[in-house]
Amino acid sequence: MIETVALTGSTNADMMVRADAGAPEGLWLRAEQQDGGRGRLGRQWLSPVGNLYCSTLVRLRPDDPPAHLLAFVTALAVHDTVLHILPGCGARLKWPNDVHVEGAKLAGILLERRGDAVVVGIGMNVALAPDVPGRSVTSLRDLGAMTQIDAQAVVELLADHFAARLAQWRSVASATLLDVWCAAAHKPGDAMAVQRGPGDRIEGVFEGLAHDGALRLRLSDGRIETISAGDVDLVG
Ligand SMILES: O=C(O)CCCC[C@@H]1SC[C@@H]2NC(=O)N[C@@H]21
Repeated sequence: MIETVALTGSTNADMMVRADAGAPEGLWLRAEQQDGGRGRLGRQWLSPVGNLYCSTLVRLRPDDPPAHLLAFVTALAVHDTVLHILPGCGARLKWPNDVHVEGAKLAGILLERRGDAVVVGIGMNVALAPDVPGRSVTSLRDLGAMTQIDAQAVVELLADHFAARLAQWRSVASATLLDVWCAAAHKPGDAMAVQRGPGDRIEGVFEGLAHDGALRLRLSDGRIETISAGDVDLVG
């Protein structure tokens, strides 16, 4: 079920309230606009009318795979949705869970967990690409999607793709899921810079993922850094 509201602060915050009240897995909430949209690493997510802002809920079961892999599951579902709409657009995943087209960000994902509840929040630029200083940003419309492809149409497709990827997460080995993610992402040997925190930026080349999904970065002296949280810029 997909509920839509005109305006809220953050669909992630709203979904956490629903989760605390016992909402079941599979519920979706979409807002036409957010005035307190939350991004990764404490950033704000600009949320004007026209784009997709939605959250869904996953209830962790005792024998589920590791919950942090839901970041990869969600990225794959968003990637599936984008390719469903624009099959030839060349969308790629960027660690851990951004969706880009030719270096421009198209969608972002924010997971928040409390107990057995994981709130999965997705923002996708459908009709417009907000100005984000220092960032290249694109939208489905910029990439050629027809005007019939509005945020409601996108969330309906996304809910189906997410359900399929969630079932895959529960049924295949984690290594297989990460291989599927890697096939849709930047390639080993790609140059990148990773911002691990304020003033902590390192450069290297992508060396694939560790077994838990952490990023492996080969530095110029040959050492491998394994990074669990950060912001990746593809360089060169
Ligand atoms: O920084 C990122 O890349 C993640 C952005 C996630 C934004 C979405 S919009 C819907 C949901 N509600 C929020 O407040 N954030 C997420």
